[in-house]
Order: sequence, then C-alpha cells, then structure tokens
Amino acid sequence: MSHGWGYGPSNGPDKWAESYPVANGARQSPINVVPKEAQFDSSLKALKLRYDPANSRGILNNGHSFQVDFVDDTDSSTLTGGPITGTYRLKQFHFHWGASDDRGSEHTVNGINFPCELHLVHWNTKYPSFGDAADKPDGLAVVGVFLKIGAANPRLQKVLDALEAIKTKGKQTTFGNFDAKTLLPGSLDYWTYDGSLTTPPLLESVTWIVLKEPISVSPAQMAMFRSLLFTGEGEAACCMADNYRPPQPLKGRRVRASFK
Ligand SMILES: O=C1NC(=O)[C@@H](c2ccccc2)S1
Ligand SMILES: [Zn+2]
Repeated sequence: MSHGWGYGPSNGPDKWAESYPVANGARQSPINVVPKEAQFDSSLKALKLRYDPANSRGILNNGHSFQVDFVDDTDSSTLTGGPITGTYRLKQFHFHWGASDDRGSEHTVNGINFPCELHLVHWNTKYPSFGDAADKPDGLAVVGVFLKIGAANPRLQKVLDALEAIKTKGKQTTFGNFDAKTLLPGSLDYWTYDGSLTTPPLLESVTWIVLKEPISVSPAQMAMFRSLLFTGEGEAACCMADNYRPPQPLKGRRVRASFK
C-alpha cells in the first residue's frame, strides 16, 4: 500500500497482505465462533480481572478507533487465570463498530455480527514491555466483549461522553479514574483460541478470550461512536465506522470453551 492501512476500499483488510504478508498466516484473527464446535475444557480456569481505576490515564482518537490508555508500570491492573499462565497487564481498551447495527464486531458467533466489539488489551509481564511482548506467541491476551443493541449502558456512557473532545485523528484528552471492570458483563464465561492482532502489523501474538455474554448499547449510543472521524482536523471529514476486520480462516485451530 502506498499509503497507511485503514478500512477503505484502497487500504482495507483485503489489501493488508500486500504490506503485511502474515495476514495470510496460520493464526489470524478474528474468527467466526461456532459454539457447538467449541470444546469444553474443564482445565480452563476462571478469568481474574483486577483493574485499578487510578490507572486510567487518557483517551485518544488514533485514526482507526479510539482507545483508553492505562498506566502499566506496576501490576495494579491485571488479567490472570483463564487460559493464560502468569500475569498480563492492562494496556488499553478500544472498540470496533459498524456504520449500521447489522455489522461492526470482529468476531462473529454462528456467523452473526454484533454492532460493536470491545477489546481489552493486556501484555505478558514475562516481557519488559508491551512492545517487547507484542511479537511473542504468548505476548498478548485480548478480552473481547460483544455489544448488543438494547437499553442504554450507563457505564459505557462515561466513555462516550469523552468523545466530543477527541473527534479528529490525533486528538486526546485526560480520562482518569475509570474502572474498566464496569464494562464487563455479569458472566465471564468465554471462548479462547490462539490468534493475532486484528489490525496491522497483524502479529500472531494474541491469546483471545471472547466473552459469551454481551453488554448492552443503545442505538443513540451507537450514533455517538459514529460521530468520530477517521480524519484529522482540517481534512475532508470521513466518519469513523466499519473499522473491523472480517473473520479469518480457522486453519485447523481449536476453539475451547470455559463453560458447558
Ligand atoms: O484486538 C486487537 N484490536 C486491535 O485493534 C489490534 C491492536 C493493535 C495494536 C495495539 C492494540 C491492539 S489487536
Ligand atoms: Zn481491537
């Protein structure tokens, strides 16, 4: 690609392999989850997510999505248990969503798209930093949470209220004292498989943990996601939406379930 990657017709997911050949690799994400084909694994532990609201730092429009960044210089916001061994630190969370409610998630379930998907990105503390962990096969763990159209989600609203300050690419603002646990559903039942980053560089370093239970989002709240711009201040405005990669071939991978 002569220009940066994105989600448009000239630089979108179908073009990424030109600059990132791993796009056609053996453990790419996202995937379509087929619950009936997932194997219940009684050895899978319960997820343990301990997040300290004091670690939330800022919110940024990165031109592909928006992300809430966390201070990750201590083990105060961590993921342990589940399918992983050791301790993974929360680095950031972000979302992927559609221009309409019939699409937007990256993972699908029985071929069904959700309008939005939350990703909580964690890195393995056996490595010195996120950057060092990002290209290791056990480097990252991402918890994926589906958002389903329903009642307005008051916990999500706190995040959405910050978006007016980061409308264009590169804008950021402080975003302190946010408890990411409030974005999780009641059940932490999950599917897990070995996968990759879902954006370039598409590194095959992610243990995926996709929660079965969605959280709710209202149509009005979805409109707030779509009020963001991919483009920078002063550029021709392009609404931020359809920033998702479609499901990739399973290539023989096993998907395990933490529940029956
Ligand atoms: O789950 C994922 N979603 C994304 O946008 C990818 C990513 C890429 C770089 C850093 C963090 C996340 S990996
Ligand atoms: Zn993501």
